[in-house]
Amino acid sequence: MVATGRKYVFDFDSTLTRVEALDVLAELTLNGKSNKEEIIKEIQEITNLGIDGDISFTESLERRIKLLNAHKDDLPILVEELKTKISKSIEANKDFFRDYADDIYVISCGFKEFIDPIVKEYNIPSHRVYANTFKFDEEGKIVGFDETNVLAMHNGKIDCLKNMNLDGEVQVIGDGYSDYVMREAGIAHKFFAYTENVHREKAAKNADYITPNLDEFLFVNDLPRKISYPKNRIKMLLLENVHPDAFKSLSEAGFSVETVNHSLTEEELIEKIKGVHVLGIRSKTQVTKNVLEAANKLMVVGAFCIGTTQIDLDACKAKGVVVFNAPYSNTRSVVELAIGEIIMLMRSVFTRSTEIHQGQWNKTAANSREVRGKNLGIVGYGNIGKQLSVLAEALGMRVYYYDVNDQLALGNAVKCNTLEDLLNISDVVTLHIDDNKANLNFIGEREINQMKNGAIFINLARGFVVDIPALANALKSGKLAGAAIDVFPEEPRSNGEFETELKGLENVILTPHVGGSTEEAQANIADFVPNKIMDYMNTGNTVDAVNFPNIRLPKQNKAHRFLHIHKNVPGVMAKVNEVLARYELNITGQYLSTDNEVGYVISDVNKEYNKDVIKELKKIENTIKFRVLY
Ligand SMILES: NC(=O)c1ccc[n+]([C@@H]2O[C@H](COP(=O)([O-])OP(=O)(O)OC[C@H]3O[C@@H](n4cnc5c(N)ncnc54)[C@H](O)[C@@H]3O)[C@@H](O)[C@H]2O)c1
Ligand SMILES: O=C(O)[C@H](O)COP(=O)(O)O
Repeated sequence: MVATGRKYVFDFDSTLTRVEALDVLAELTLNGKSNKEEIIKEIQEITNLGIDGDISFTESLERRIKLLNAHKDDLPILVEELKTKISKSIEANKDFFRDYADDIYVISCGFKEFIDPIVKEYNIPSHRVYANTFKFDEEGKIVGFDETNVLAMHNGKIDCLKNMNLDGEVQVIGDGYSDYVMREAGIAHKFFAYTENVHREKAAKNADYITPNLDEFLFVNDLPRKISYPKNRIKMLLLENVHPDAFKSLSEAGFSVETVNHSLTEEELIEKIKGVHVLGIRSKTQVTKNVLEAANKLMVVGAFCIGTTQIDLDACKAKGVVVFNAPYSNTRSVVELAIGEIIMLMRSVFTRSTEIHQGQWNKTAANSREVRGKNLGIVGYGNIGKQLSVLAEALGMRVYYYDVNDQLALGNAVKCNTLEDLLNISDVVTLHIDDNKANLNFIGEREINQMKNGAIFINLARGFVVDIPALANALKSGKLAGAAIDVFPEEPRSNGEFETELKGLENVILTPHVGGSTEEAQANIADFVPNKIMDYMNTGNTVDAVNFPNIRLPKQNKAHRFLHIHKNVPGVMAKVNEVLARYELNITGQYLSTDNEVGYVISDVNKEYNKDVIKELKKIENTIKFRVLY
């Protein structure tokens, strides 16, 4: 047992549990009744009126009990149900309730009949639970409550706490205004508005502190806790209209997430990045050295797309910032668009369609060809190129590919040894090379001249890889019969006006970088990237990081985890272990992974430790970042 000289007074409903117990009881007793929903709604409204102090609590209780129509036999079922509805961070910090048991009380306007058995499992004995009690009739029906109990009266918590005569500083933790009144009356010293389950404005507005979970409460009181740094203190900034599922999963996991629906300029981002721990972007936002210099807290950049050249990966690494992307989540979407465009261009569909839009009927087979038996040249035979290869073959196309790296041919695809070979032979050339800056103007006048006369050209990769004036000339001269361009050398940061030399050219499909913009792809990305981010934040794992040594260590239950990122120079690891040994920490698991520039070591240690060890580990020469996880 640890003495702090403080007393902690917890509310029960919507604080220790995620729910209001009488609402749950109503669900049980009204099951099967035709007017169930209406009555539950009415009970909830009455509950809220009572909690916010808008009607007297006695009145709220009387009205709800009448509507409930409950029986003694419903209570054990209610208790079992409530046991599954303990607030997440309360459950995670059960040790706090064990270690500080003598200082913890419950004051609730709920009922001892269901509170006692729940909180007993959290080491709070019945004599430290102050709550109402039911009255039953001879058949066991709940017909009322003990009206003499102060907690059945309006603002009864004030008198209850007064009568308890507690020594030392009294801290009240609860979700409602009826908890705050103890502080207002001057009997409690601090009121923490507990918002993990419900945010009640009236309570929050008056609170000394708003605590979104128990981790935060334990953190501000410097009490032992399950996680060293509460998640709500970790700020995440998601730019560029990242799919809302990402916001949902990250905020439900307890992080503080802000979203912006467009990309930011370097100056704007420099301003906004301060204090941000996790930045989420798509292909537009440039994460430059200057941005990183201003990023005083940054730990992770999540690219909610495939490309990562918009991020200075080396500067991130030097700063210990881990970068994740979504390498496969939108692959299929790009491939489907490519297939669609190949067919549309081969049939001159956009030209015919435009004519009709302009009021002209022009039925003709000229410049309209099947794709079956035609040669498709795929440049860049990576994830997208390969999948396109399979689908195009299924349509009866003959597939040729060219890649700077050795790539296994799928199906009957034929490898070309040079780009020129591929360009010479293809009826359709489609680009799927990566966003490496070395690919600037990869397709220019020379390469276009190497293509067949009347060939079709598609770029769904990156805008800067194609010389646009050369492409425009080739389309105007008829060297190329058509093109589909989804990506441009300069793309606007948000939706609005846009100009390109390709505007108005016949049989040219222009799309605003939407190759990966399908609902499915965006939802997949919003699942994949947040999981990577959370895994790193919660366990230190860097599997699939694009710029960092990859480590995966299983989560330890009875251990503390230290994460140490350092410059990869000789001797750092020895120093880390020397410090751990000097402080007599027993290492239960350790994993080091390095690349040329950085070393990343995760150490699990299994006992309470002297906090000075952290200072020493941070002081080790060549340390880039250090973090304690739990
Ligand atoms: N339009 C969109 O919305 C959209 C969506 C997703 C991906 N993309 C872009 O598509 C491209 C391909 O994506 P991926 O997932 O297939 O990438 P990937 O890394 O799996 O494949 C790229 C392939 O290109 C090859 N390559 C690179 N430079 C080359 C060169 N100069 N000559 C020949 N081969 C070269 C690489 O060796 C690799 O095999 C990327 O640029 C990506 O950013 C665009
Ligand atoms: O790199 C990518 O995945 C694509 O270019 C798509 O980028 P976006 O998410 O910005 O549309």
